[in-house]
Amino acid sequence: MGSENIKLPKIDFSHDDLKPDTLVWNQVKSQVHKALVEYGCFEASFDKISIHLRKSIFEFSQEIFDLPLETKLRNISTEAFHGYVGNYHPSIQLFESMGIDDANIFHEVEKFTQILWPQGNPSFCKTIQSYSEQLSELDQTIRRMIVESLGVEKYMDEHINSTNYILRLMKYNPPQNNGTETGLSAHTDKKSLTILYQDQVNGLQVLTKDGQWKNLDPTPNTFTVMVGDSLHAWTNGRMHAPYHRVMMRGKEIRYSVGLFSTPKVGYIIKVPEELVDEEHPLLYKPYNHGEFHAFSYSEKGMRCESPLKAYCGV
Ligand SMILES: O=C(O)CCC(=O)C(=O)O
Ligand SMILES: [Fe+2]
Repeated sequence: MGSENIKLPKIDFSHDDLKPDTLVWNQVKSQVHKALVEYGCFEASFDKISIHLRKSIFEFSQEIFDLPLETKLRNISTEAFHGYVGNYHPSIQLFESMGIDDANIFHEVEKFTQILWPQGNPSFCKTIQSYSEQLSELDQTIRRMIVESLGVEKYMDEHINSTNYILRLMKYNPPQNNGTETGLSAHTDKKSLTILYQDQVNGLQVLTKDGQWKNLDPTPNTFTVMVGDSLHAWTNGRMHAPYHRVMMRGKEIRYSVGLFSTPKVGYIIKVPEELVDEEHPLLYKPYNHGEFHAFSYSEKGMRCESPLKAYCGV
């Protein structure tokens, strides 16, 4: 399994004056556009999230995954990969994840906290909500830059107002033997934008446009930003949604956390007419995101190389 490393473009979002219509904004915007067309992902530095908050997230991840299985199973969701997903399942040997819906909204996180800790856990609640809210600012900055760079900023409000945030805490156990084992199999993310943060253990790989699996080795303290299917579809294919997977080796547990901006239930994804022309024929028919999500995790959807193309490709 001799995959090579890849160094993704590193983009700095930490300037105090990163505001629309400034020189620095336009420079960062063109870096974002270039990286997402070419790789569908990049490294982001975003210092607004304190080191303390970053550390707390992983401490709470440990605390959550150390809870008894029957407690973790109380977090149920009707949507695939949203509630608790556990390594008690033989097809997912190493992977465990806990999804928190509307993680940027305090009372929603309170409800979630109540499920796991009926006696309460205020510092958990605060940590999850602050992390999600602060990182959602980065998500919105990037999505604003994307619509601007495509000349369709008039859709910005609709674009932002039609999404929710989900935070997913993830844990990968090391393989039992000395080799390499799949932690999470190859997939594209189904939502709009994903912002990943990992502890110091690597494992994430991306498939480049020329078909090679590459190991990511993110610069410490940076976030990995990735385009999902719904943003790829909405941009009529201009933004690339890369396949990625997690391969585990070595002896250490890996923790990661993902903030996903996701279209709201029932939202119809429709390519803006400005993004369709002779050079860019329509790639995807309008579709209901929730129905596509359900399809992509159905038995039929799981067998498709590209569930998105199978579901609504023109
Ligand atoms: O753990 C990671 O770094 C990647 C997780 C992932 O791909 C996902 O949650 O969709
Ligand atoms: Fe993913």
